[in-house]
Amino acid sequence: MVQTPVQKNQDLTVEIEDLTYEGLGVAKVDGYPLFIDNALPGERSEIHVIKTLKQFGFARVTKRLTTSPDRVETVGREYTQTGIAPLHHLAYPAQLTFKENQIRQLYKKAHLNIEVLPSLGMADPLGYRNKAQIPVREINGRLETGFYKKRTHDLIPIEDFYIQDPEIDRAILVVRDLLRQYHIPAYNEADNSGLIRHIMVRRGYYSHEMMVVLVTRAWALPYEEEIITGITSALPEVTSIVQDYNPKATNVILGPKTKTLYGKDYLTDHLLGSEFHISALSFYQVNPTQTEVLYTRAVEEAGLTGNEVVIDAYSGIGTISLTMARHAKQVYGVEIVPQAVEDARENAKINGIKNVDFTVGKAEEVMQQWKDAGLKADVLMVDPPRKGLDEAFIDAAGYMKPKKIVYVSCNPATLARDINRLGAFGYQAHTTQPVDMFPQTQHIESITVLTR
Ligand SMILES: C[S@@+](CC[C@H](N)C(=O)[O-])C[C@H]1O[C@@H](n2cnc3c(N)ncnc32)[C@H](O)[C@@H]1O
Repeated sequence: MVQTPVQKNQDLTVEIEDLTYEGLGVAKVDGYPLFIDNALPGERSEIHVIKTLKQFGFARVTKRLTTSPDRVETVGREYTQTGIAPLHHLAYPAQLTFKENQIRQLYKKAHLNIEVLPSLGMADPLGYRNKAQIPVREINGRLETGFYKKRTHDLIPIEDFYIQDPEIDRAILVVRDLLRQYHIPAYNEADNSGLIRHIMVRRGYYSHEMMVVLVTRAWALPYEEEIITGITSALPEVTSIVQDYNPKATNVILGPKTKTLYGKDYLTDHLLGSEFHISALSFYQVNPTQTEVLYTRAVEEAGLTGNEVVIDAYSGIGTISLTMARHAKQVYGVEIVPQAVEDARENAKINGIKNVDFTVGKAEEVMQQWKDAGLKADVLMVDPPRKGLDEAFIDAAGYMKPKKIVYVSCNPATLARDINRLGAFGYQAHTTQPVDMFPQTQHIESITVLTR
C-alpha cells in the first residue's frame, strides 16, 4: 500500500490555496495536494478525504468555515458535480482573472515573456450555448437526460443546464418525454445495447432555427413518424431532425453517418452579417455573441488591406475564412471533416464570396503540399482543436514564412508549446488576448499574433 500524508475517510480542517485548471480547490497537507470540489482559494473548510493516490488525493467539503469574497451562491451542486459549470460558484470577474492567470502561469513555465491582456468577457454570462449534447440513459427503469458526474459515466438527471440557451433545454425535455412516451430504450454502455445514446440540439442565435439530432446505436427507430410529429408540433422552431448512427462501444458522441428524418440537412445561422449553413457533423463555435467578438479581433489582428493571401487552417464551415475573404485578395481554407468543407463551399456561394478555396484534409499534410507547391501566404490563421498544431504543420509554416500568424487557441497549454516551437523559426508574440467563449467553465480561448 502507498503511504500518503492523509488517509481515505480522514476528516481535516484545511485552507484552500489555489484552483486547478479544472476549477477544483487545492489544499496541501504536508505538501500533499488534495483536490476539492466547490472550494475557493482563501476559504477554510472542514473536509472529508474520499480518495488518495500516490501524488494527490480528492476530498469533499463537509463544512465551510470561511467564505471567499469571490463566492457566488447561485445554483445547485449538480453543476460542479458534473462539470457543466465548474466555475459557477466563482464571481464572473474572478473567473476572468483566473483564466488570465492560467495563461500567465503556463507562459512562465514555458519561459515565454508575453503580456496577457484583460479578457473580453460577456455582459450576461449565462444561457449562451447554442448547442447541447446530452447523454440519454436509463435510471431506475426510466429514460433520463442529464450529464455525467465528473470522472464517471454515471448520469445525473438535469433539466436546467444553466449555460445553454433555455430554448435548447426545453427542446431536450420535449424529446425526452416523447422517447419515454414511446418506450424507446436508452443506450446502455455496459453491454452496448439500447438505442438512444445522445440528443444533440443546435439553435441559431439570429435565425432561431433549431436542429435536433438523435444519436442512435442502430438505424431502426421505432415510432419514427410519431416522434417527428411530436417534436415539430411542440417545437415550431425545428427546421431539421437528423439521425446520427453510432453503433460502436465508444466515448465519441457522433458517428460518421447521418440521415435527415425531417426538413433540411443543415441549420442556418448568421455571424457578422454572413449566412452559414451548418451540418450536424460540422464544428460551429458554441458562443455566438463572443464568436463575433473573437472573429472581429482576429480580422483586426490580421491587418488585412485587400492584397493579402491568407491561409485559414482548421477552417470548419469557413466562418473565419469568409470573414477574412471580405478583406483579403485570396483565402485558402483546410479542414479535416468533409461535411464541414461541403458546408464551407456552400457558405462561400450563398454569400457571393469567390476568393476562397477549401481543401479537405489534415492541415499538417495539406500545409506541406502547399509549401512544396510554392504557395506563399501573407497571413496564416490557425484555430486548431485542443491538441494544438502538429509538428509537421509548424515545420511547413516555418518554411512558408508568412509575415503573420494569428493563433486562435482553445488550450493555452498547447498554445505555449506551439509558440515556443514557432520561435525556432523566428516567430515572436508580444500579447495574448483572452476572449471568454465559455463562461462558468474552465475553458480558455485566446488570440495571439506572431510575427517574424
Ligand atoms: C476549433 S475548430 C475551428 C473551426 C473554425 N475555425 C471555426 O471557428 O468555426 C477546429 C477545427 O479543426 C478541425 N480539425 C481537427 N483536426 C484537424 C486536422 N488535423 N486538420 C484539419 N482540420 C482539423 C475540426 O474538425 C474543427 O472543424
